[in-house]
Amino acid sequence: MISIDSSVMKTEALDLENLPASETALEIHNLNLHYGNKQALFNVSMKIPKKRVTAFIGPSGCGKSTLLRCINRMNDLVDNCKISGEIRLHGQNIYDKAVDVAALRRNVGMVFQRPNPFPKSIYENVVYGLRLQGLNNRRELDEACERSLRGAAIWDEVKDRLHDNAFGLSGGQQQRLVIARAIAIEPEVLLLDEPTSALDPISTLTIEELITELKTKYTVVIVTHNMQQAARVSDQTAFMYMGELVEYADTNTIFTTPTQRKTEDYITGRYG
Ligand SMILES: Nc1ncnc2c1ncn2[C@@H]1O[C@H](COP(=O)(O)OP(=O)(O)OP(=O)(O)O)[C@@H](O)[C@H]1O
Repeated sequence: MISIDSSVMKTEALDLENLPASETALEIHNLNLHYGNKQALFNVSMKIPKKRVTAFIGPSGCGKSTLLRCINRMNDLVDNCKISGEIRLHGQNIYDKAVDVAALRRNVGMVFQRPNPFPKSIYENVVYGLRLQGLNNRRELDEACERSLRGAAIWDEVKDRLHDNAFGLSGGQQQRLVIARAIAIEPEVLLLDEPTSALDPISTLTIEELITELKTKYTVVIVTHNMQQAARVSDQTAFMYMGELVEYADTNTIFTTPTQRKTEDYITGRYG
């Protein structure tokens, strides 16, 4: 079994099946996804609570990233991808025809496995989304830049070099910069797709500490290969296997007393 650091398990377990609407950030309902003829998600239903960290775990190819990408409709960009079912954000199905996908993606930010700063200064990276929204007031941009960099725990490291190119930062710093860019436009939900898999252990720890900070303001959903990481940072964990959601519960339960044999086999390292 994965050991759980009790100091990290701060939040009490929720009744995820009966989560009240006021505590629910996202409700996924009977979600099915096909890439061409291949079905990658089977009838996934779950409620993701507000301002907590939810981890998706499971062996390679089980559909973790696919499920994550459904939450801000990134899969719309994939040819031949067909989706049925619903994902409700504030009770509205994000797959409704009336939904403005660009607005959805502003509200549901995403950070990828490899840091992807733009070839611009640190400052311009952070304020990029705000400029796109038409904000040009220097003082407001300066404030948003500082607030976002502080929120991503990188302000002290970069405050004296804001106008240097972002490519001069280390990988771990770049990833925190990308998180600052994501939070600058004040999303409600942050999707993190294996955000530390390209980073060294120290940078990984820094990002994990940051994730714990981020949940005070945002609903965080993280895909990770690393079970220790899921155990350390998440409040609830969803175990997926071959496109199905096998078990979803608070992290402590998943890692200590899972109810499903497949979950137990995975977390005890029998496969994956
Ligand atoms: N763009 C795509 N076109 C076709 N098939 C895809 C595409 N993206 C993913 N798949 C397939 O869908 C299934 C789920 O993939 P997905 O990337 O969601 O899994 P994962 O659990 O995130 O895997 P990993 O941990 O290896 O990243 C896999 O069989 C994969 O090959």
